[in-house]
Amino acid sequence: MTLVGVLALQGSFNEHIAALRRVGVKGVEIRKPEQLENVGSLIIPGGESTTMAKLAEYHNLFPALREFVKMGKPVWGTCAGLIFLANKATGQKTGGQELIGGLDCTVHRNFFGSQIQSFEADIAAPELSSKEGGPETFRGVFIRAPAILEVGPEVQVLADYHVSSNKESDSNSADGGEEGNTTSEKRVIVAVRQGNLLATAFHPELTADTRWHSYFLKMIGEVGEGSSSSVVAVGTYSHLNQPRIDLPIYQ
Ligand SMILES: NC(=O)CC[C@H](N)C(=O)O
Repeated sequence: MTLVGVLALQGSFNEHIAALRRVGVKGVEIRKPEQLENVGSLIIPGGESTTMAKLAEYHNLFPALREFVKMGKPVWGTCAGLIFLANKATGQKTGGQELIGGLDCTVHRNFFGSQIQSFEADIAAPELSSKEGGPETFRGVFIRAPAILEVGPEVQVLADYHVSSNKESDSNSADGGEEGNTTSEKRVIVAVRQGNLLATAFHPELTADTRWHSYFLKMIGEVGEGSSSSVVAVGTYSHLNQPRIDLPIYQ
């Protein structure tokens, strides 16, 4: 059976392990550098990125995590995990936080604001639905969510989100930057792929829709080093046309 590592320092690692189980794959909790040798791919879950960074530092995980990314092993960062993978992050707490890096993008750590600005939205992701089937949109769960402001030439944008103009002016003032344009239309990026790296600003693991997990498993099959190429997403998506199951999903 294919093993996918799930960084289990803090945050929604149990929910990712449950989602992997739903697509027939075993998630392995990773807390120590040497445990990374047992897996060919890794999910870095959402959580509190500064706390996660401090715990990763305490367990001396950063050198091994950077090596894992550099070796071309598939890594998927969700929310705080996206921040970890970014080469550059803005909106950080005073003193900043250590990043793994590797993803050629600039991410705003709390672009959409604090916990009370958390939201859900139906997001279009043509690449996801063309690869995994199911509806053209997926339900994005954004919790104190980051957003990607800039990407490099190798980064493929998989999904973006239209920001209402007042949100943009808030995020600029939060940045201490110039006043936001209250009239301009703006879209921020919320899902990207760069070779062996996948990053999403939302939490698929908190929904019943396993297509992002299946998409990542296909990536493992395509690029994963030392991972089984027979990884195939299983199951159908007929249940997606059912009434949406209320969150949270802990199965
Ligand atoms: N749901 C999340 O992972 C939120 C992450 C949050 N923006 C942080 O940096 O801590």
